[in-house]
Amino acid sequence: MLLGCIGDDFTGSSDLANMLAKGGMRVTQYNGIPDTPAEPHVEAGVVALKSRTIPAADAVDQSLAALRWLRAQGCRQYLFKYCSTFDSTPEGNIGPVLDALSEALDAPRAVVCPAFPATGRSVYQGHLFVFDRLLSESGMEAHPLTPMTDPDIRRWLARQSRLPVGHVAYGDIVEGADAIAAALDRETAAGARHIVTDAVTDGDLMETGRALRGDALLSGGSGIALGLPRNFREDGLLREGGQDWSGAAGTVAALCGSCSKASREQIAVHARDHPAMEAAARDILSGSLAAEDAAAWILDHRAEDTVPLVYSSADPQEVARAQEEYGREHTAAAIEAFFARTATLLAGAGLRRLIVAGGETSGAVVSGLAIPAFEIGPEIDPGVPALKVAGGDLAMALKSGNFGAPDFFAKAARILAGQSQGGQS
Ligand SMILES: Nc1ncnc2c1ncn2[C@@H]1O[C@H](COP(=O)(O)OP(=O)(O)OP(=O)(O)O)[C@@H](O)[C@H]1O
Ligand SMILES: O=C(O)[C@@H](O)C(=O)CO
Repeated sequence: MLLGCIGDDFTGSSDLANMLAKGGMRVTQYNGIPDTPAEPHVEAGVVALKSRTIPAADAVDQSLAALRWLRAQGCRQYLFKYCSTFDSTPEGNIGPVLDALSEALDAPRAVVCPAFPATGRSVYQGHLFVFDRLLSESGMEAHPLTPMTDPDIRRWLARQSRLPVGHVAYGDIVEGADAIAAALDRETAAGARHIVTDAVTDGDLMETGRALRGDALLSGGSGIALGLPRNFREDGLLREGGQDWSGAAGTVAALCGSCSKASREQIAVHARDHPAMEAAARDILSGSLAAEDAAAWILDHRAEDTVPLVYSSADPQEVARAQEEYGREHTAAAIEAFFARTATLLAGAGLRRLIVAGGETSGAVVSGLAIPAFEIGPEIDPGVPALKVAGGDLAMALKSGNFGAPDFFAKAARILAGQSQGGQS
């Protein structure tokens, strides 16, 4: 294994796996830390954790354990993947995990770059934008678990980290790899250990990737991985040829626990042509709607060209009301458990394709299904690949809240079946 990655959630890990697979690396996503060695063909291994919103000390322990396994696979470089919207609380996990990984690897520095231009995330003068809005005005300020109220990544990270934070601004980035390398060295010499790097375009990320060739530890959204396959290829380390992947036809379902803007639009678009059932938070929490009901409803609505969708997704006011009444963590845990159990029941009933929206929701579903690893298939939309359970016959898509085109659910169903984008579901 050449590149060892640690992802702080399952959808984000599949986003990174997608980026590396598109770059020509043979990638496997491990859901949790494997207890056996990686298969010899794996060039990039992504260990997916569900650590984004857990207490920082636990996130550090899990990330260090993932690092130990990756080091045992002989990796040359390590990447910590978090969200392209830097999802974390001020006392959150990115800083402590980055501190711990830097110290464990004795890394003189780690870049911090959440930019992912294909999905509108750019970093300019240390500030994170989602398309033309600052992060804190993008809708992320109302996220149910990690409200992002400060767009200055340097300031947000400094609140979480024990180590000094530096910055390489766009003026250096735009000059290309040599200038970026020089600026990183300058910041490192000035004592910075975590260095936020600006990036607006894929070209910026390719150049940054080139400048990071010799760095032991990198961190960011999946965009920071854009230039890495080329480094390994130029060093003659990749076995070219891509990975084998085949889709799965048969029963399909979509589950959405994401309250993000994009998911809400996708639900509305999907409901025009497909059966869609709302699983309201109050019904789940009061016990009046059980996973058994949702699974039965999906199975009742099986039909050709149909992708039944069960969703819990509400606007920020409704989310706030549910959290006030039942508590933030209890609400999230109950809804996630509901989707995990629904997926388990469906899998028992012969489900072949499963589309899940929402990072936390996906983590709960994948854990509930006890899926050890995924093979990576074609891209559905930027940041979302088709996945196949390693050694199994279930095809899945794990969609981050704000990713995907408006017709994502139907499109994903087609691609998971191995069809081209224009075919029927
Ligand atoms: N109606 C609701 N009220 C309160 N919380 C809800 C409601 N519906 C869903 N949730 C919870 O909100 C959280 C949404 O997080 P999740 O990570 O699944 O989606 P997301 O934040 O849109 O995705 P991502 O993390 O990929 O950006 C989950 O814990 C889910 O259980
Ligand atoms: O980076 C992103 O935006 C995604 O891969 C993700 O992590 C959202 O959960």
